Amino acid sequence: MSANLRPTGQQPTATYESAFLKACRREPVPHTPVWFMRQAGRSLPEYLKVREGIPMLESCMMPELVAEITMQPVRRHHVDAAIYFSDIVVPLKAIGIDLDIKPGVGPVVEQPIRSRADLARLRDLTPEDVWYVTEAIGLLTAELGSTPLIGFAGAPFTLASYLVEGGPSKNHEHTKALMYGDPQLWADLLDRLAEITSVFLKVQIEAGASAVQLFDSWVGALAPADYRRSVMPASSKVFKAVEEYGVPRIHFGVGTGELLGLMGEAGADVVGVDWRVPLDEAARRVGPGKALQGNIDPAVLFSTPEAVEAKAREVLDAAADLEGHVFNLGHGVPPTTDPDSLTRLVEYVHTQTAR
Ligand SMILES: O=C(O)CCc1c2[nH]c(c1CC(=O)O)Cc1[nH]c(c(CC(=O)O)c1CCC(=O)O)Cc1[nH]c(c(CC(=O)O)c1CCC(=O)O)Cc1[nH]c(c(CCC(=O)O)c1CC(=O)O)C2
Repeated sequence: MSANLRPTGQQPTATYESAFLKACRREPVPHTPVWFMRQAGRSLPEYLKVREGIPMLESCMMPELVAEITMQPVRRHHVDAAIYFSDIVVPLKAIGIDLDIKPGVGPVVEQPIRSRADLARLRDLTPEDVWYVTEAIGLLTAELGSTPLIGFAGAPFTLASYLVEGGPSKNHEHTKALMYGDPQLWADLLDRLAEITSVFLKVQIEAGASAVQLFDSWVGALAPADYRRSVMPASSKVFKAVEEYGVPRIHFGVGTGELLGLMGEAGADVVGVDWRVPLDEAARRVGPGKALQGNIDPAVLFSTPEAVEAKAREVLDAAADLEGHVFNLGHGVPPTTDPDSLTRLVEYVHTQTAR
C-alpha cells in the first residue's frame, strides 16, 4: 500500500499529516499550502543545466534525472508539494504513438487519430511500459520525506485534442468536428484514453504519489451541455478508477468558469480554478464538499513584488471561507518567470496564513 494513505488502526504518517494533504481533505491546516503547476522546468536555471542536450521526452524516461528535476523547486521554493516531472503525452508515447515534443511548439503527433482504424493504434498501457515512473517515484519518496508528491495525467479530452489535431490547437476544429460528427467514435476514443490515463495514475499512486491531478487544460473550449454529454463520462471513469486508493484527486482546466460545477461532479476532491473566477465565486459554483486550488494570474509574476503580494492577498481574502484551499497559480509557471518571485510568493502565503 502507498505510504501516504492512513492505514486503519495505525499512526498517520507525516506525509498524511502535511498541510497540503490536510487542505485537500478540508481539514484545519497550520498554514495555507502552496505549490505551482509547472514549478519544475524552464523557469529554473538548475533545470536548464541538467536538461542540456537531452530532448524532453527522453528526459522523462530517465529516473534519476526525473527525481532531480522534481526536487529542484522543492529545494528552492520550499513549496508544500512536489509534482512528478513528466508531461501529459508521456503515456501516449509509452504505447507507441509517434509523437515528439518540439521545442517552442509542444507535442506533435506524426499521424493524427481521426478514424476508427486509427483508434486501433491506442493499445492498453501496462505498468511495464512506464517502468521509469515507478523507479523515479521510488527515488523521490525517499528524498521527499514528509513532502507529498503529486502524480498527474492529461484528461481524455485534452489528450484527444492533441491526438486528433496532431499538435497544439487554438480552436480544436478537428477535435470538435469528430465530437459532433461521429459521437460513437468520439465516445470510444475518450473511453480508450480514460483506460490509459487510469493505468498511468494507478502506477504513480502505487509507487508512492500522495495525490493526483488530472489536467483537462483545453476543456474550457466546450459549453457545459457538450462537456456533460461528451467528456464527463470519460473523466468520471478516470476518477472512479483511482477512488479506491483514497488519495485526493485534483481536477484542473483553463477557462473553465462555466464548467467548475461539472468538473467537481465528475469526481474531483479538489477543483483547480484559473485566474478568471474569484475563489469565493468558484466555491459557490462548485458547491460544498470540495476543496479549491488556485488562482493567482501567472502574468502577475512579471510585475513588481508589491503587485504580486497585493494579488496574493486578494486570492487569500477570496479564499477565507473555503472548506479547503491549496494556493497555486491559475495556470503553469511561464518559462521566463524570475524564480525569486515564486520563492517570495511561497514565503508570503506561508507567513500570512500561519496559524
Ligand atoms: O501550448 C501547447 O499546447 C503545448 C504545451 C506543451 C505541453 N507539453 C509541453 C509543451 C510545450 C511547452 O510548454 O513549451 C512540453 C513540456 N512539458 C513540460 C515541460 C517543462 C517545462 O514546462 O519547462 C515542457 C517544455 C519542454 C522543454 O523543456 O523543452 C513538463 C510538464 N508539463 C505538464 C506538467 C505538469 C504541471 O503543469 O505541473 C509538467 C511538469 C512540470 C513540473 O514538474 O513542475 C503539463 C502539461 N503539458 C502540456 C499541457 C497542456 C496544456 C498547456 O501546456 O498549457 C499540460 C497541462 C497544463 O499545463 O495545463 C502539453
